[in-house]
Amino acid sequence: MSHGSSPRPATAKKSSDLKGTVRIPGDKSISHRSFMFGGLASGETRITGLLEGEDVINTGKAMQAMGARIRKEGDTWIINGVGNGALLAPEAPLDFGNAGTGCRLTMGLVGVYDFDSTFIGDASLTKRPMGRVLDPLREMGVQVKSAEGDRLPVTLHGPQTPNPITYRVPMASAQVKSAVLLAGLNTPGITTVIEPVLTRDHTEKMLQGFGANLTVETDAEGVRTIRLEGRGKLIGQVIDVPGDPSSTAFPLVAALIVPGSDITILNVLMNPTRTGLILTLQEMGAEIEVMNQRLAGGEDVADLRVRYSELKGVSVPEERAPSMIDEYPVLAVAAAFAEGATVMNGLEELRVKESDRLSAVADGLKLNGLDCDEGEASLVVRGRPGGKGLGNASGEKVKTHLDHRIAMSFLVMGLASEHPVTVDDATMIATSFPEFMDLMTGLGAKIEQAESKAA
Ligand SMILES: O=C(O)C1=C[C@@H](OP(=O)(O)O)[C@@H](O)[C@H](O)C1
Ligand SMILES: C=C(OP(=O)(O)O)C(=O)O
Repeated sequence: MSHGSSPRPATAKKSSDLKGTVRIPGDKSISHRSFMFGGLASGETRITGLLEGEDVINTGKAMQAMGARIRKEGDTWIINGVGNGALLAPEAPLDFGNAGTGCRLTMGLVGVYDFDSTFIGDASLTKRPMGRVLDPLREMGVQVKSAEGDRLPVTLHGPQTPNPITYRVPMASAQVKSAVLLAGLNTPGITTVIEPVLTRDHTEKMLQGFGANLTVETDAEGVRTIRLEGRGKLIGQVIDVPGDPSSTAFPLVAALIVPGSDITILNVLMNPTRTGLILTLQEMGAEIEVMNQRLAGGEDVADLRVRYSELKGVSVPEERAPSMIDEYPVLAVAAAFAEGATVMNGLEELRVKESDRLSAVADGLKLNGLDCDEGEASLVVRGRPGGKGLGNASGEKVKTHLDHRIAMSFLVMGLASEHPVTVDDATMIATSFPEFMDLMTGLGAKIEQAESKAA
């Protein structure tokens, strides 16, 4: 895995028209859950289209360490699960690398078992707050040992009989919602999660697909009440993972800002809890044609035709943030090429991602000649249509802080900037989108990576 390897800078240069058709690799959120729920369910789960990024592979390894059998035949991952309630005690710490999703969801999944489980990760994950998941687990009766500030390493030990709780999620977080629901799977009675703000709903939909007794009620204000009956049977499923809309964002924004571009992106997940970026870009004037809308495995999927567009700045409604939370860094890049200012609010969650994304984006934009204002939970970007003066002729590198999305966003910026844009490390891209370099250069993007140094 790249966490231990040396950093590898990469440089993106002004490119001419991006052209071609690409298929985006599988959605990361659904891929993590496919390994987890397949590993837990009774019988066989077959997965195609799985994202084979480092984050997801670490989740697969964790499930193997707890008794799941996982193998790959041709393009299909085949999992034989342990059966709900029958995870084995992991003999060694579970290493989630760079992945908040893998780590936090698995804390819920296994933390309520009456044995020790220990969680570790890379330098980025070790800085991220785990209290948001540990607090509800404590209420369920789990004993927690953690580093200062509820950081990793964390060791959990569940009670003999966990308490079913009613938990109101205090921040917009699908990971927290999911961790509580997954803990509920091995808890007698009904576990209830109240979600005031809708976040991605993959856990709810997929658990229902695996046979869990889970209901969702939404009141007039949009507050959702999710009830899960614990200790029910889960049964293996056949899953075809649609393309990741968060990965789609990079070629999509690249095509919008590089003059003359016209690309088609196939098989993109269009679940409405994930499409905030597309809506926002359309409001900015982006020509994005949504084609062949269809249902696949219970999810909306479509192909996108994207053409170079003259963008204008907008104010992004704050309530849209959860449906595009991972896309703000690359939206800021689109905004860098728009006429006028783009105003983004409600960004507090960006500060606790793989890096503090709000300051990483603001610092990177300023380094590359753009005027922007970083607030406590807001960002204002004043664009420069045509990219005149953008980039960094002296080759000074954007600091990516072990964050894949910062690396990919600034490489996209370089494709339409007057001067090149260089990032200090592109290795983390492999956590979520290992195909990024080949896919982008295949469309005509000029991106070069430094050779990796022998270890
Ligand atoms: O549940 C998930 O799969 C995810 C939830 C989001 O995190 P939060 O729950 O911290 O917002 C998102 O940023 C992450 O990439 C994936
Ligand atoms: C925030 C992200 O992932 P995670 O929380 O799983 O590390 C991301 O992929 O942008």
